[in-house]
Amino acid sequence: MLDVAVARARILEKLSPCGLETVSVAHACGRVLAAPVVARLSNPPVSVSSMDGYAVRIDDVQEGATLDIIGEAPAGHPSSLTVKKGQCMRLFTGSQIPAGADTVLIQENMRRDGNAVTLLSGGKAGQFIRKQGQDFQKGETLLSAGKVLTARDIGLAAAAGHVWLTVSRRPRVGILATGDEIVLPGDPAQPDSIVNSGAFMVTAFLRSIGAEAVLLPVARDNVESLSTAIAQADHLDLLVTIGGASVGTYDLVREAFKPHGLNLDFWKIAMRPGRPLMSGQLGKTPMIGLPGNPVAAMVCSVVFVAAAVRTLMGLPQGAELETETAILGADLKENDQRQDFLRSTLRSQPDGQPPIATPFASQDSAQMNILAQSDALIIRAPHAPPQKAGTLCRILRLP
Ligand SMILES: Nc1nc2c(c(=O)[nH]1)N[C@H]1C(S)=C(S)[C@@H](COP(=O)(O)OP(=O)(O)OC[C@H]3O[C@@H](n4cnc5c(N)ncnc54)[C@H](O)[C@@H]3O)O[C@H]1N2
Ligand code: MOO
Repeated sequence: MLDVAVARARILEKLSPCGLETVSVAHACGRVLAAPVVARLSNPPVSVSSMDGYAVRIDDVQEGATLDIIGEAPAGHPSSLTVKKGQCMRLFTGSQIPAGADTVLIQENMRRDGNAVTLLSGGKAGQFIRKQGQDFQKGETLLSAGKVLTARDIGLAAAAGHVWLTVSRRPRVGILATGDEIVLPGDPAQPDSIVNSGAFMVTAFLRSIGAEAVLLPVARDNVESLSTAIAQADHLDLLVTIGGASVGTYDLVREAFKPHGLNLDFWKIAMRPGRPLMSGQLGKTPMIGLPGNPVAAMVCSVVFVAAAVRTLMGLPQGAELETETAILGADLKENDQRQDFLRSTLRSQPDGQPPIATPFASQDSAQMNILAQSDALIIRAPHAPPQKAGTLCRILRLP
């Protein structure tokens, strides 16, 4: 059975980013930037006042001095007049600083009398002026390719004059659940029906990380139904199946996909939950076959499918998982040959100490309630010796 990191590397090495598209800046949040954002203008484009008040010359600033008001320049309405000795101009927050002026005095420190103001205090040269280009200059590179865009980045790109951004295309991922017992939530159910929680969960998760994830119709446990379902794969960047991966008589995914060009790279890995994981190519489309047990399907999605989706989005991923240190909250027995991913709660601790990770007593891979209550997976190496509560362990936080 394949090691988890080797399986991850084998999945990732066959994938390449699925292309670029141009989207409006308003719709680019969460997308992966594919070309640098270079400022098309400076911010602020001209020097502006940061307060409501008067533009003055510092040489005239002296408590008790009186200055003539030569005009008013609201924001967006610059004045062509020049402020000369003994003069000032009425300004507001965001107003362009008129020629001749080098300082702004706030109106609270002045007394207006018709067309003149008396200064009630002094001031510092250059105060309350936002200099041209103080935030950024035209031509400056503001955002680098490969960045996942935040709402703040959208604001920055918009401020820099960008209407459109080039981003990685969202990978189209089809999620195909299989099984005669599988029904949709709310469907008329037989006593032994199982609701398609696996596909709903995996679809929701992959959407949350940026994929265009599509829930495909459920395929039944026969070669005809599975073969029909495969027709969808042509339009996908990645096909994810759920169930039918194991060794039972009705676990038919491999058999049904073979005549349609399935090139299986591996099947079965040393992982719990997730042993019957499959990876390969269906014609030109990469395929990952998840185990039917929904907890195993989700854990494998977190460990493998998310990395595949991110690679398709142009975010390079390594073979190793990004884990954290935690303190074990319960004794653990010796592990067998499969790398274990134990559903656990996390309790944070004061003073920067690692959180305490306590595994649930039941680790059955069909228990959705425990999965939903879990904060993280404790990762145990194959053949790890028994481990005592209070010692350090590695965890992977659950999304
Ligand atoms: N003799 C062996 N039996 C099993 C082995 C094995 O190595 N030898 N492996 C076990 C492991 S580990 C897993 S995991 C499961 C995976 O089997 P399949 O991928 O073939 O999955 P199914 O048999 O189709 O279903 C398993 C289980 O999960 C339920 N299921 C399936 N799809 C969904 C879904 N979309 N949403 C919710 N639940 C789903 C299904 O009803 C079954 O109860 O095999 C073990 N057996
Ligand atoms: O993947 Mo299975 O759920 O290991 O039990």
